[in-house]
Amino acid sequence: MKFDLIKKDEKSKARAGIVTTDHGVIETPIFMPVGTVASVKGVHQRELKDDINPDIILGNTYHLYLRPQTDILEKAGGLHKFMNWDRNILTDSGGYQVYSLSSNRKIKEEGVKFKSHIDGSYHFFSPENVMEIQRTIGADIIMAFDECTPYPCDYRYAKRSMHMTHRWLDRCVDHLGKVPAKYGYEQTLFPIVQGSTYKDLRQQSAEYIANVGAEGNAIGGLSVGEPAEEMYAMTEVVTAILPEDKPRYLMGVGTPVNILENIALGIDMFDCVMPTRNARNGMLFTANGIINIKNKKWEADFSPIDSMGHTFVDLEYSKAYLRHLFAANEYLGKQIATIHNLGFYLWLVREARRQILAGTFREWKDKMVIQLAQRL
Ligand SMILES: CNc1nc2c(CCNCc3ccccc3)c3nc(N)[nH]c(=O)c3cc2[nH]1
Repeated sequence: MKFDLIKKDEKSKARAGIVTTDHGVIETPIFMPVGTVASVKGVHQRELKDDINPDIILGNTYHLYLRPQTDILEKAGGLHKFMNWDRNILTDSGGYQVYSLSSNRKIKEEGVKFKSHIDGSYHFFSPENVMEIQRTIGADIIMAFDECTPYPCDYRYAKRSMHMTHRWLDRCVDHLGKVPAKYGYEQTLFPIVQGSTYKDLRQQSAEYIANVGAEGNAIGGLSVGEPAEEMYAMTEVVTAILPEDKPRYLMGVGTPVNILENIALGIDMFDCVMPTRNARNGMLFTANGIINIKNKKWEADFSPIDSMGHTFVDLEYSKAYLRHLFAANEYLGKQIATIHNLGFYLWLVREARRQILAGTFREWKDKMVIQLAQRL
């Protein structure tokens, strides 16, 4: 993998760049649609490509390991072939999902024992076997096995958790070197900064991760319920230490405003379930704020979903029609809303990139943050 820094904004820490892997280029800043179990829920791969056009999507080690399981993925020749997606894929390492999905899990130095949320069977993730699982899945970017430190937590817990994540990182790097890539293309490991909301721990963790010298770096342990100001403060501390010539991925972020504020703080890559999950609940993101399409006020509003027309659904369907589909629980409604929201998120980061290249990002961002906060 390589990262070319194309432009640094003068009035913020925002950057425009290009990540290049064996599955093509990723223009940054980028938003990565979440495709947990080898599908971006409700969207065909062809629609993704033709209408939303993300350079990269996310998969998930925890889910894919449990279903369809690694032997199927290996027989398919990896996840790209299995789901017929020939662009970039990033897989998270499963630590976060065990923490957020599995009913009872036990975290020890060796690794994490957990119960499957599907059939209650017991499993064990360690830095070593998670590297092997991600080799088999075959994503272009794979995440180190970490502990996403719960929030809030006391300093002592945050410190111990951070050091364990660092020891697990060393085991990931060491083991990955022993397990060659399986499908003939390169896979790049991103380490993950932890340290909760403690400035000194964040600095220590950022230094440790920077010293690994990876081709890209991630910031974890945020967007876990902390106030946005805390998220921004920790991001600022960490991006001041992470190398400037490598992409920075802020995990699980976030709302449109969170994304713009973190682009201004020097973040290049984002992922979040909000555009897809909230779409299924009728919550539409637009440049002028949020629309709850289930609201009666849209009942006879025959105007297009979004006059800015980021994707075909915006101009081909009316608000009244989409509201009707939700009222009738037609799954076409969820599909339309999902394409709209993903189209909006990709437009937002692409427009941010255009503004950075034009040197007008700072003024544009400050205006957008106000606009986005409106309730329609
Ligand atoms: C929502 N807030 C949030 N998400 C976080 C995640 C998961 C990021 N999303 C990955 C994903 C991939 C496929 C399907 C679904 C999700 C984290 N992952 C790791 N490994 N470590 C974190 O500290 C960490 C912190 C997070 N905060």
